Amino acid sequence: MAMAVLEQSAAIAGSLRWHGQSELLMKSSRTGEHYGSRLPHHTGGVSLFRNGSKAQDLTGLLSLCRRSTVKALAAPAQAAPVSDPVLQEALKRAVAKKAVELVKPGMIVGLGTGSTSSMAIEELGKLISKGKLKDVIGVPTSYQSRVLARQFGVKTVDLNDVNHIDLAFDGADEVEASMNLIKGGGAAHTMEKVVDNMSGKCVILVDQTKVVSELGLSFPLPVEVLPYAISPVLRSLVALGGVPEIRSALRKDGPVITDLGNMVVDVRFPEGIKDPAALECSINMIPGVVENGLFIGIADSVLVATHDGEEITIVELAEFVKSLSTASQESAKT
Ligand SMILES: O=C(CO)[C@H](O)[C@H](O)COP(=O)(O)O
Repeated sequence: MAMAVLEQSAAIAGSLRWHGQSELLMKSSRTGEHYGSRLPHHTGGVSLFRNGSKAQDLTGLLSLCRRSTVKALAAPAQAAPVSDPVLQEALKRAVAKKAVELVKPGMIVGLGTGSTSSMAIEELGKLISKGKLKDVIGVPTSYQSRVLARQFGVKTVDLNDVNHIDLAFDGADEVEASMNLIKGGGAAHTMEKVVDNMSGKCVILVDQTKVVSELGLSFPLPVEVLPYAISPVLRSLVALGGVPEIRSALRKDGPVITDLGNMVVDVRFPEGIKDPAALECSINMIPGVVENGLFIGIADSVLVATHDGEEITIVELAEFVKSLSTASQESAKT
């Protein structure tokens, strides 16, 4: 156990550097400089792990927290990446247009965050301004979606002013075959999870690059953390087998601060996330964690924008996964 912990500590060297046993540094994405705070010796990372007891506690939690969840489907073959940003934008636009077809007059609609959701908010605004949709009210999941809704003429209310949400549309960073997701690339996953979870129907909008065979192999898991508790939370994330990195702002020195005033830690799981439901629960049990970006059993539908050359089509995830496995079987035969 001690060896494993030391290896983990070594693995986080770089973006999150442990100096000896007690110094925690962050790296600025803008300047590449390291900065941060010295942890008192008694709270240094190693003391938490030295006898492995904390790690064992957390492992125990994993089994306690296991809940009934969507069973993992057979892993699909991976979709080809879309390297052309213009094509990727066209895919996002196409799936956004498709999503707003689901909105009916009088609906209360959850407005996700991110570039795909932004396009959907814009498309929703177009339908409203053309008079094709009446009495639609949006519930934003971030400052971004609130501002865009106002800009495109979608009326909004606060979450606490509604007792239900009919439909929510949202993007995702990774989607696997059983519709479990990683979200939080835009640091809005806490509010998104509340809104998506309470909606009668949660529709996730992705382009084909987001569909993966296993969560966490390429996209780190975002975790929103109370700034007060950042050091103990980092140590607990390491104990869970993660490689955490505090997210730095791009056009501001220092960490990203979420719309709720917290920090975001991106956690890599080098072997992937084998049991997303258990991990979601274990991470949320760490005191100081506000919410993590694993969305388990929340999506009711995932619309995938895919392309064959210039032609773009929107299909349900199950159909897309099936087409991937058929394609991979055929290429295996040849
Ligand atoms: O979870 C999110 C924001 O917190 C986004 O939905 C996710 O990052 C996908 O974004 P995009 O549509 O820009 O690819």
